[in-house]
Amino acid sequence: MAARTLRIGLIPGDGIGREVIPAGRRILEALPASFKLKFSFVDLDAGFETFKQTGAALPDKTVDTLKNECDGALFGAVSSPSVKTEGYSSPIVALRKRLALYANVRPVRTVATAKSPVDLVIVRENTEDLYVKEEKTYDGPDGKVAEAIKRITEKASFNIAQMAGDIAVRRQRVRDSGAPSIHKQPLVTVTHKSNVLSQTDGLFRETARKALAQDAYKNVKVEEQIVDSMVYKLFRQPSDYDVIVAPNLYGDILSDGAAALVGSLGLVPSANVGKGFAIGEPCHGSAPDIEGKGIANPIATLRSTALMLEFMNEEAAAAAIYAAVDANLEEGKLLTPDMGGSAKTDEVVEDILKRL
Ligand SMILES: NC(=O)C1=CN([C@@H]2O[C@H](COP(=O)(O)OP(=O)(O)OC[C@H]3O[C@@H](n4cnc5c(N)ncnc54)[C@H](O)[C@@H]3O)[C@@H](O)[C@H]2O)C=CC1
Ligand SMILES: O=C(O)CCCC(=O)C(=O)O
Repeated sequence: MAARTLRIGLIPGDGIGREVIPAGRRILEALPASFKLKFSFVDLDAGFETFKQTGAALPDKTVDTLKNECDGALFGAVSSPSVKTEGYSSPIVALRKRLALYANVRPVRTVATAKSPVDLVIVRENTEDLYVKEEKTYDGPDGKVAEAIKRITEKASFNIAQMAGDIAVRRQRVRDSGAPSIHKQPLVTVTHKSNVLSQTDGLFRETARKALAQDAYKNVKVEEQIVDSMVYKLFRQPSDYDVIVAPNLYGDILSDGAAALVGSLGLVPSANVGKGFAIGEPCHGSAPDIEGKGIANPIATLRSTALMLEFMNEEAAAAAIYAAVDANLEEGKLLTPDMGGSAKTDEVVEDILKRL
């Protein structure tokens, strides 16, 4: 069989994004020949630095190259301006919309040998909710008033719930094939706040229920959890959760919170997924507090690279990356400071590459 050639867009962005995205490239280049994958790369700009230099945080060239030339991409992180800056708007939020990457998939898990194992996936709607960013400020009788639109559509809610159902089914298939797991049965927990937001979150809840009632998910248990008590329960008993589906903002907040359960934000990957295209992106931001020190944890990016490969149907190559990362974590000798170690980013990458 001839090798499959994949062209990958690399968008490091700002801060530690520039320190961790090279790790994603290196692990793809280091994949053994037996996977029959070849990669070519194109460097692309986005972020606050790009905005300062060009006046655009997300240049059209970046979007066009991704659309016309790439099979997938890796995005690092971007910094946002500390004061309101005319014309600046988050490039990653814009990219998700412009490429119709409707799902943000965030697996959060410990290694199998952990004392308090966690193995869950947060499936977050990625294009709407408060992230439509339709805000306005005006003068009211008591001073300024600021308002934002929270838009929930039936279509996006249906699609994201289907993605959650599909992931639950896929995870069960892996378990059925003998993979060790803390879960016995596929479960999707629909998270919302429809007790207060009866129309917006109410529509999300109702539509997600409808989507998950389809025959394809007949073996998937579906539960609901209001988002505030979800946080409580998630922190009390994280091993109870398998797949969590949520509107955009709740999904974002839950996934950073869940990262605390597994030791570091520097471990948690994500993929922005659309029809036939995925961008791997670590869940963390540009971490200005550690920028330039060479100590950013590269594991979230390495796992995001694997996740991108999974959505390109290259599951065996993805599994090899996950296994190499897990071996590093299980041995626990070469860890970055966020994990209690003193290793540099590059030392962790080297160690993981050796284990591939
Ligand atoms: N997708 C994106 O591009 C995102 C961008 N941001 C932006 O990032 C900037 C900083 O935001 P913060 O709220 O500080 O969140 P952050 O995620 O950058 O950092 C939070 C904390 O986690 C630590 N951390 C994050 N990633 C790490 C890694 N790989 N290794 C070791 N430690 C790590 C940081 O040092 C910091 O203490 C802001 O300008 C924000 O707008 C924030 C979240 C997502
Ligand atoms: O800072 C930015 O530009 C966007 C941060 C977005 C974010 O946290 C997420 O939605 O994953």
